[in-house]
Amino acid sequence: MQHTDDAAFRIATLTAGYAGQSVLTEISATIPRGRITAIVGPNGSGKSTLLGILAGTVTAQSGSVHRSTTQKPAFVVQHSAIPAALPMTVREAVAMGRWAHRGPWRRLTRDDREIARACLERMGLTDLACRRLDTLSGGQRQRTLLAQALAQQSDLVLLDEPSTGLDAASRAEISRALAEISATGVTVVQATHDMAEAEQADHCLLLRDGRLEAAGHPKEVLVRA
Ligand SMILES: Nc1ncnc2c1ncn2[C@@H]1O[C@H](COP(=O)(O)OP(=O)(O)OP(=O)(O)O)[C@@H](O)[C@H]1O
Repeated sequence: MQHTDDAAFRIATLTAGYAGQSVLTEISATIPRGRITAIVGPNGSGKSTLLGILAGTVTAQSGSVHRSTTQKPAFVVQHSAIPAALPMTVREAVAMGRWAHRGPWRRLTRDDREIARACLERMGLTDLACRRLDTLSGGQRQRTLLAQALAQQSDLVLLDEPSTGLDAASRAEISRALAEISATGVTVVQATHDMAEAEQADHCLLLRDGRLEAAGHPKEVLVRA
């Protein structure tokens, strides 16, 4: 049965890329369910592309990807990818997480609003709820994106470099939040350049030039990074 599988993903000889050009080459890897996995590697090694495969936004050219999580993944893109002047409040941005369940044109229910409120609180954003995104610090914006992902209540959360550009205090907050999410049984996968963050993960994949160079416990993998 699917939900007894201890792997969230089983990837076998995956080759993938863009417009006929391969970025990932013959990757075989397992991503554990209900744990935190860090994807590390130099710039351009294919971390975001692999996240795209897990999110379903990039398609395999060959090989296979088997996913045992059942819900639409919550994907936290790099916060620098969010337009700075988006005319939206923190509360509205977090409530958008419920669109995965309602669609953007349907009214949110009382339950949706309560879930969004709880996620704001969980990420320490209640006092900032009425602030526009373009008035936030990088750390506050990243917490907002994470709260939006939490509001989706997915069993799979994917994050592209959530700590990049943040100070030590904000990085620690994001790290604590990911540990909390994972403790509730959610599978968390993050691409990261932050070796301290990767060390905290349960599992680690090291990419180099689109190939999987090492996989396993961060202590064993990161010495090769
Ligand atoms: N949408 C795209 N179309 C075409 N090529 C792309 C696209 N996205 C990424 N690439 C290319 O794929 C390769 C791997 O990029 P990817 O973003 O997956 O690496 P990364 O390890 O996440 O890099 P970084 O650490 O710089 O974010 C790069 O050569 C990049 O130029």
